[in-house]
Amino acid sequence: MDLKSNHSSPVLTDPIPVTNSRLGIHSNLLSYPPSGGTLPTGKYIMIPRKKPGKLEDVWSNGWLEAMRSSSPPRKKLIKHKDFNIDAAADDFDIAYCSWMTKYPSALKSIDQISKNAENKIIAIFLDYDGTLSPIVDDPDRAFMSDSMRSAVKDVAKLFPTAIISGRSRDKVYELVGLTELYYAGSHGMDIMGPVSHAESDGHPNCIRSTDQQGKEVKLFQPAREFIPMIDEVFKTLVLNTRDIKGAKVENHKFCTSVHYRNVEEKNWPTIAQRVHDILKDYPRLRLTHGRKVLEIRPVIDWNKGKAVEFLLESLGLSDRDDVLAIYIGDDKTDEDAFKACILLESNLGYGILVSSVPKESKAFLSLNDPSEVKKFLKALVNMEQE
Ligand SMILES: O=P(O)(O)OC[C@H]1O[C@H](O[C@H]2O[C@H](CO)[C@@H](O)[C@H](O)[C@H]2O)[C@H](O)[C@@H](O)[C@@H]1O
Repeated sequence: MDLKSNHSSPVLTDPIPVTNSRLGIHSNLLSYPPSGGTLPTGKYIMIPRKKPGKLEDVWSNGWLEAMRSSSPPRKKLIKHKDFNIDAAADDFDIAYCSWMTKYPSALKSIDQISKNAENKIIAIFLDYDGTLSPIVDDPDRAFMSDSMRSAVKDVAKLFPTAIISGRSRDKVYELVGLTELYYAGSHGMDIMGPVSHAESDGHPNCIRSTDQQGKEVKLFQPAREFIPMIDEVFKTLVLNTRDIKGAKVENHKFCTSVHYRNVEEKNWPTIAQRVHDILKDYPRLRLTHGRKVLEIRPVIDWNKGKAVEFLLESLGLSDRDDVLAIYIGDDKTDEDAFKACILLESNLGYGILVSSVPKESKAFLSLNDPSEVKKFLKALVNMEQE
């Protein structure tokens, strides 16, 4: 991993990323014209509301379609002896059963995992929303249960464990409240990891810091320079969506989210168009879709997969054939991490998708919901103790 030799930010220079290191640190900034979206050095600048674009914009670029298909409602499943479902009651259940043949239950694969884990170091990576906490209408009330917290704590005592979330690192730490593990916020753009002598330690975006307990840690923030820009966009988004009932904007420091879960579907085109119009002024920012949320983040070659690689390196676990990594997540942004698990040197990575509806994924196994995640974490602890 060549982070030292390149002292600029990992900003994408091409639509198709051309990386010069395993972690994809890039040397050049985007060559977009500085018309808006430049990094402000002074105080917050108000972006004047431009003439709104046409609604066709959000239709033609597929935003609305992606919004409609994101986070479909859960269906209650009936138990079956092979698939956790009793009988295929309708087309949905049949589709789910057949999907589970492609993504078998991680709970039922524990013996296989245990076999593969013999004499290996297991590293655990967990997403937060929809994985450790159930999806709820109010993002501020997405609490994890005490029993889940204790399952995560037990896992972290036995295996190096990290939570990699789209939320800000502080927020996810506040929600989880465990000191036994590592945290990465803003989709991996804000990592607090162990102090090591990894190559990444020499990178200017990697600094020594202390955690809440005063322990020395490493802080890696590859999108540092975007903080003022994200703050500016966040404020503009709040202003420009305040008349849309149910819309909620969150500032995660290195990225920002616009929630439409509580917005009436007839107003989705409006919210999409407002976000679209603002983004037009920021060529160095891009949009990704999450579960009923539009996420705006810097155009840098960094994601949850890179965060997995970074943490493995910091833990001294990269490029080794005795490491088995497990990543559990429920969202599109977790796909990069599933890919990173597939690419491990050891060939021993398990991506586990949490989903109660059939979804195409790079994951290898599946779990139905956070309650199954908790069972799986407990099964890992039992496996290790046995
Ligand atoms: O990477 P994650 O930890 O899964 O974070 C992704 C987003 O999670 C949160 O939103 C999602 O969960 C909310 C609470 O259940 C739900 O109301 C929302 O519809 C979901 O999209 C968080 O609020 C976002 O900022 C994160 O980007």
